[in-house]
Amino acid sequence: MSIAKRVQQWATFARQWHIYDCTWQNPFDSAKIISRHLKGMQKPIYHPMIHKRSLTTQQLSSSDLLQTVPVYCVSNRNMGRLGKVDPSSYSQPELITTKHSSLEWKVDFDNTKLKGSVTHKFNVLENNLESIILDVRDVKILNAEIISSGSTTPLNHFISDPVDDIGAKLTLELPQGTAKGELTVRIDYETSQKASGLQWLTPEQTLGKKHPYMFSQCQAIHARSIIPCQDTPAVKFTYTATVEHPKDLKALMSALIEKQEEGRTTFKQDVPIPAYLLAIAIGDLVSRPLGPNSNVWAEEGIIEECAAEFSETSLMLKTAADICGPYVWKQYDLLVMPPSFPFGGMENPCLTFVTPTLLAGDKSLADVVAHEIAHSWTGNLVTNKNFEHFWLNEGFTVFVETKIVGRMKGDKERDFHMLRNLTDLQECLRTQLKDTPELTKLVVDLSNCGPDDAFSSVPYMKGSTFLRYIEDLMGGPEVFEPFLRSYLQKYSYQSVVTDDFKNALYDYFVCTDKNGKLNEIDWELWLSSEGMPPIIPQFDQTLANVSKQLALLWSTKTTEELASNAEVKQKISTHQLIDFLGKLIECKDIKDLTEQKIELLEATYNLKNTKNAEVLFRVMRLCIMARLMNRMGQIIDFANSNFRMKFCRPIYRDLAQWPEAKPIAVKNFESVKDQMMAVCSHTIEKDLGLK
Ligand SMILES: CC/C=C\C/C=C\C[C@@H](O)/C=C/C=C/C=C\[C@@H](O)CCCC(=O)O
Ligand SMILES: [Zn+2]
Repeated sequence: MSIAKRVQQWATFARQWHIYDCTWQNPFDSAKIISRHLKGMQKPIYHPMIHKRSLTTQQLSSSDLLQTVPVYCVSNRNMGRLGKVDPSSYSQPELITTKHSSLEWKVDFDNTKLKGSVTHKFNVLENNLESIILDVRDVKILNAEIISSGSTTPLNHFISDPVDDIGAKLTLELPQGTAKGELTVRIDYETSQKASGLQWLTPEQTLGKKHPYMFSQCQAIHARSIIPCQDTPAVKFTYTATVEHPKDLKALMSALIEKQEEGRTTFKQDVPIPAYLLAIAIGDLVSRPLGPNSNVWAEEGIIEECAAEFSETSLMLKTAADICGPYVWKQYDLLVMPPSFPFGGMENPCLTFVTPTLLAGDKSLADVVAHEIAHSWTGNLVTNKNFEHFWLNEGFTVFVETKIVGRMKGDKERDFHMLRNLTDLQECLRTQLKDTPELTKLVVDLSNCGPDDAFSSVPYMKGSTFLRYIEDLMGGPEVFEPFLRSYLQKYSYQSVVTDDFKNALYDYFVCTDKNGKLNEIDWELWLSSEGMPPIIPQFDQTLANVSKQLALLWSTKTTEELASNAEVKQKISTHQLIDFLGKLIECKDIKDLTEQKIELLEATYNLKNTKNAEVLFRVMRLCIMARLMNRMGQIIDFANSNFRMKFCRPIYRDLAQWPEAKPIAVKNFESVKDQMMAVCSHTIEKDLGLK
């Protein structure tokens, strides 16, 4: 059969079957790719995002006739789903896995780029693998080659058209007859100035104003903008890195420091990690000790404040190890980030990143550190295989975090922690997720949705509530914690899906479950129903009753009545204040919500000069609810004071619902969006209805 005829046949076949691939640089490759993906496929898969594209003459050099063959291309995410591993990654962990990556980077602050190479040591799982597929986003590939016994073989490579939320696919064509087993590939490349996983700050944007700063945030799928890699948590690898950077600056990574020379630092991470846990930060940083294997890092101007705020870190670490088992990462450091860091904390191994918005002055927000410490087991050792099962990372982590709180502050505080979480979940369902109920399920479908767009408090709060329900059902912490340790041990260094947890639970309890408690768990209900958790466990209500009562008073009484009410003046804790304000925001109808009432609220609870970002955030939302245009300056100042998405997204969403304020919010956003990380500006654009 002629070349042209074969290709034409494939193109027709592909169209009939709705199988499309952006990387049809060469029709023969497409034929091979299709044939591989068709293996074992039962029914055609249809993807609605079809773009029509004509192949260029250059791409079709093998036959003139092919110029007339129209090719429809879409992302190959459906093909990814064929492997049933990860809908957010092009890589094929069922065919090849990364074992170790060796990074060589030059940090170019002038051009805001990382330049250098990555050498991946792969394990090829089947003979005659035709190509290696890696995830990339905006990276420029300069060269790719196989390294074998000291000699190199260049690799033909090409990058597909990018798809908005998952980036592009890098194909490295392997020589014919590539055998299974170890394979080393070096890729020379550089990142783009718009790498979504990096943020570059000018000296003026830092606290010290003298030196630039750069940091990364790879979760969920931004590692691909920093390294061509298998950017899926289904794959775990160790890494080493050599980083060349300005000699006045300190470089830190999610790894142990091996060697520090002038302007050159080497790192080693011996525990296998998924790509989303790769992290780097470079800036004018200093440290203070927090314990025997723990330091806090920050810019000089806030370092003492940070050391005081996070002084309980060592105790939290010890408490977490009592609950979960030995700590394997050797070091636990904290890095207090610039205010543009988009999350409360990120569990980068050996070096948790935390937002400076935790610096409340009274340690009241340090439970985020307990959360990040808990990730050292739940998430970092036992990892969700893809982000559809993100609750296995976050639900377990909140569950352990509340246990740490319980051991350190008592069971009443532990249960109040859970109840506060439920207040926040209620808010999230009412606002952020109101139009996407499918994202309120515990296990979500990410085949047509980027993880950043699916992110919410559901996996955290619903997931931890589910675990607490199971713990209570099975007989409480005495019975459940030994199971938790056995689950963590069993799946350490591995990646899991929900069925792995379910199987582990049944295996562990099957012999002792005389009363058939396991059968009471309605898995379908918990995993696939929408909205609030279907069952709320019996939490101790002592501390929550106070905030509930205050919310009732402030929502139903007039300002005048409240001014003379003794009950509103009772002393409450910072957590009760936060919960009370959160509950007040959730009240449908707040009576007499005026400037006077808000001023009375501020005076009663001394809110005017609060340093606590959680408190200020809620007061700002009340000002928006009260439509106080004269507070707009303060609201915008708060929105610009940090770009932690937990705070700035709801503020922008609220402002978008207030017709007079929306143009002000949009104008402000346009003026500051370049100072935000891509994940933050991208989601706020959607919140404001600009996308
Ligand atoms: C069901 C959701 C599916 C996937 C989402 C996974 C990742 C999304 C991405 O946007 C990254 C999230 C990173 C989170 C890091 C830390 C959080 O624990 C912070 C929580 C919010 C805060 O406190 O600021
Ligand atoms: Zn977390």
